[in-house]
Amino acid sequence: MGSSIVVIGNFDGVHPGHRAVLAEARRRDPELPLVVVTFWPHPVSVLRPEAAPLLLTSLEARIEHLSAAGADRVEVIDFTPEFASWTPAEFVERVLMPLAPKVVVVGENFRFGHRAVGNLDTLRELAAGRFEVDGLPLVKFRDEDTCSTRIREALAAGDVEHAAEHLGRPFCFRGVVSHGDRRGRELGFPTANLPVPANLACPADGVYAGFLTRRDGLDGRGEQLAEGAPSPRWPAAISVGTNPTFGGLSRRVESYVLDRDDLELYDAPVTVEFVARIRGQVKFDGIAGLIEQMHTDVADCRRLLGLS
Ligand SMILES: Cc1cc2nc3c(=O)[nH]c(=O)nc-3n(C[C@H](O)[C@H](O)[C@H](O)COP(=O)(O)O)c2cc1C
Ligand SMILES: Nc1ncnc2c1ncn2[C@@H]1O[C@H](COP(=O)(O)OP(=O)(O)O)[C@@H](O)[C@H]1O
Repeated sequence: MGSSIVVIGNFDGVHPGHRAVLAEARRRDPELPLVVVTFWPHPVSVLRPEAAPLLLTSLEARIEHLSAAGADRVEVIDFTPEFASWTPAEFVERVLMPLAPKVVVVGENFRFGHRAVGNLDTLRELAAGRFEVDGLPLVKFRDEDTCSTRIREALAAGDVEHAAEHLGRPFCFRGVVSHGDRRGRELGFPTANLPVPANLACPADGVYAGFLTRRDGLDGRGEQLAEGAPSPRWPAAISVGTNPTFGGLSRRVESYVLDRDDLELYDAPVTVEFVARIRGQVKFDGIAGLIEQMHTDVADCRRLLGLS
């Protein structure tokens, strides 16, 4: 009985461990729709704001990654203090039963309900005769139980290569291109600027090699792409920081697309992919030093991306 397979979790980053849970759930029944129940905002940011983790992706990106990992549907629970006060029984009746699950798949350390009093045994008791419960052993990655924390640590250290190993793909930062100080063009390196929201993880301040992808179906000049054409993805030198040379205050991700000065990217939704770290941020005495360094960065970037 039952008409869905349900998995529950935060799934921040949708890393290989998370993807393994979805794959296992899919194996339990290849025919039934696979429904992912996830929480937004992150429960810790509601219950203990001072300990809130910097999130590896936005909700939109989480849903896309979950779909790519096999989810047929993603149910986003609005994690409010009121929701957090529900008992384990209320959680089962109000969240799970409406999904008519045949099997609910969770990690063996799953906790739920008010003050996290419910565990796998509680879920099995509440499920009795109605649905099955699968508690999966935590997927290990290089002997570590979970890697969301490791990924955050690697990003905070600027080690985007290590973050990519744990994520199973390069770390990506999404945003909408905003207006900056219009200085980039004068320096010879126009940059597409993305503000860094306070709740999102981002690599440490520094300069990186990577790629910029435009995601709105338009090309670099704002023209509609041909039907079925892939989104444009350009090699880029990326600066993360506050532009200390100019005494900037707001932290931004700025991407200079190599060898282009014709792009029109304002207000475009883009994804910045971090492939390799080049160096830390430097406060230069004048713009001549910065420009000279940017030329070196671009050469390093080409080498790191295998373009020279
Ligand atoms: C490859 C690259 C390296 C950069 N390195 C530094 C740096 O070391 N120090 C700094 O203050 N700004 C650095 N920047 C940021 C520039 O200061 C910034 O892009 C420029 O001021 C343009 O800002 P705007 O986009 O607001 O016009 C770098 C930018 C790029 C693209
Ligand atoms: N090679 C390029 N890389 C990134 N943006 C470019 C490039 N060429 C042109 N642009 C455009 O120029 C803008 C950045 O120019 P810039 O002088 O740095 O202005 P701002 O300070 O407003 O970011 C980008 O938002 C984009 O629309």
